[in-house]
Amino acid sequence: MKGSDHVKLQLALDRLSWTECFDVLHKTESEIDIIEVGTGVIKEYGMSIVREIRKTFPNHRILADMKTCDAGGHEAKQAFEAGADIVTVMAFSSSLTIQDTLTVAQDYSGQVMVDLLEVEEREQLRKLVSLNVELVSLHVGKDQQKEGVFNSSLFNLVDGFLFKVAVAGGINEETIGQVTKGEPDIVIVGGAITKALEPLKVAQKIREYI
Ligand SMILES: O=C(CO)[C@H](O)[C@H](O)COP(=O)(O)O
Repeated sequence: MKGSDHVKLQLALDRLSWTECFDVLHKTESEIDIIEVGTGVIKEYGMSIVREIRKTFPNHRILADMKTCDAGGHEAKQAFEAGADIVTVMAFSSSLTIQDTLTVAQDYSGQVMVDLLEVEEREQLRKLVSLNVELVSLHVGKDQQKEGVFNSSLFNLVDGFLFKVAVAGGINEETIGQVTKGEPDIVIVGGAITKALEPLKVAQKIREYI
């Protein structure tokens, strides 16, 4: 795991079996700062896989991509109890859900990443400011990626706000150059690494840019 003063590389484990998750983590752990246990993986294996990743990779930060949109406190507690350091909650959730998630995160000295999937109005970001949200993710969803992956114009949404910003959505070796122009704090990469024949080489190449 790298130090704390650089852009973080978050590896998203999505659409993988239990064994495939651990295989790719063992291959790439030296290049990865944050391990994301993807929503689909969580739906398949629950908190057991978060616990096992915590045990196997004690020095990495773990994000549980809960994509919570209700019962914020309860779901955050589940993930933090299992060993996650960061949980995700959807920006379109009610303020109460986001607030409860933040409160539980504080109890566990954890962090909350608010997922901006499908958010287009800056007004919604002002709501997040009023809730003292610190970390958001600009995210082009899997389905939406059929029409286009992450591009730098998405940074306009958060321009002028003081959030820490993560970026996600089909980022790969070709697009990483323009993604870093927006100076994100966290770059999230899934399929480009996990589905590569040589995941370590791809992770290293992406790391060179960030
Ligand atoms: O949250 C996600 C999907 O909802 C993924 O983690 C994110 O999109 C990164 O994966 P990929 O690089 O394969 O798009």
